[in-house]
Amino acid sequence: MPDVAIRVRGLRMAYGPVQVLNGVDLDLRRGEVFTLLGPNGAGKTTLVEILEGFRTGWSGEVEVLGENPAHAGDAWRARLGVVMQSWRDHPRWRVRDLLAHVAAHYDDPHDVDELLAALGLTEAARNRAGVLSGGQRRRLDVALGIVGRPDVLFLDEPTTGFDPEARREFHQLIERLAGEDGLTVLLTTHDLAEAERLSGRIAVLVAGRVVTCGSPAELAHAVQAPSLVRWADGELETADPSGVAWELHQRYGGPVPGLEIRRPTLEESYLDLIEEARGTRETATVGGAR
Ligand SMILES: Nc1ncnc2c1ncn2[C@@H]1O[C@H](COP(=O)(O)OP(=O)(O)OP(=O)(O)O)[C@@H](O)[C@H]1O
Repeated sequence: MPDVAIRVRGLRMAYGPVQVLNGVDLDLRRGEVFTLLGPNGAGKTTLVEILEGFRTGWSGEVEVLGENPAHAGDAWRARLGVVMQSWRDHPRWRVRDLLAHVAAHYDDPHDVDELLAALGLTEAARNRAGVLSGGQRRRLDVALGIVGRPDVLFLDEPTTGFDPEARREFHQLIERLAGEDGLTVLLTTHDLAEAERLSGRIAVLVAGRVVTCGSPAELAHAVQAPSLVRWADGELETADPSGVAWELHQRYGGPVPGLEIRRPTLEESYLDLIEEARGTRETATVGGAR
């Protein structure tokens, strides 16, 4: 089997006059957990829905498990696990019955009770889907997405509404599935800590374009916002805080009074990157439209 699970080149998509994806390139290797990070409206859901085969009208090259999602058939679809932002269609089904019903459509599904246990849903197994809490419902969404033992799992903001314990259990489950079963996972999230914890690689999508892509460590390095150097008589934002500290040391002829160096958090760096990318994009759009 080829190593590439998903391959995207020059993907563009517009809703009417609004260009939502502006030439996206991506490669996902088999067995990796890959996160799409980006602000509201960046195009994450649109991109995921194209990969799932739910959207037409795009241009570019897209292959998911070797097939074009716009033309692939049921056998291909059975190899995908899809978890959408909400699943409200079956409020009267009991949790276990619904999961067992969906499992019956697959050749080699997960054991339903094991899956319920892994997602912390054993106690809710006999409840109707309509009375679950928000977090329980999301966990049921995830269970429905993975019960068929997919090769590729799409998770669109999967932990929205989870409490910290449910979130931790969910992260462990994804790590286990990706590690042991070689599942390829494409996740969208707004949660930087989640992206950092789970992903082999992260792509940041801003205004329909991948502005940076790499491991969490590479990303932290690439998007590093300036540090703040503060001392008794002043402060300075700089990309080279140790250089500034050294110069101050020379200037004072010894220890610098009140010296403090504050490095940006990953979140601050990320927000900085988004602002910068938006600035670039506005210029490009105006230039391109004329
Ligand atoms: N069916 C649609 N028709 C018209 N415009 C749409 C449609 N779906 C999405 N859009 C617009 O496309 C843009 C990208 O939306 P998308 O849902 O892909 O972004 P997102 O990154 O997933 O955002 P969020 O983080 O808020 O979920 C937004 O401006 C949105 O309003």
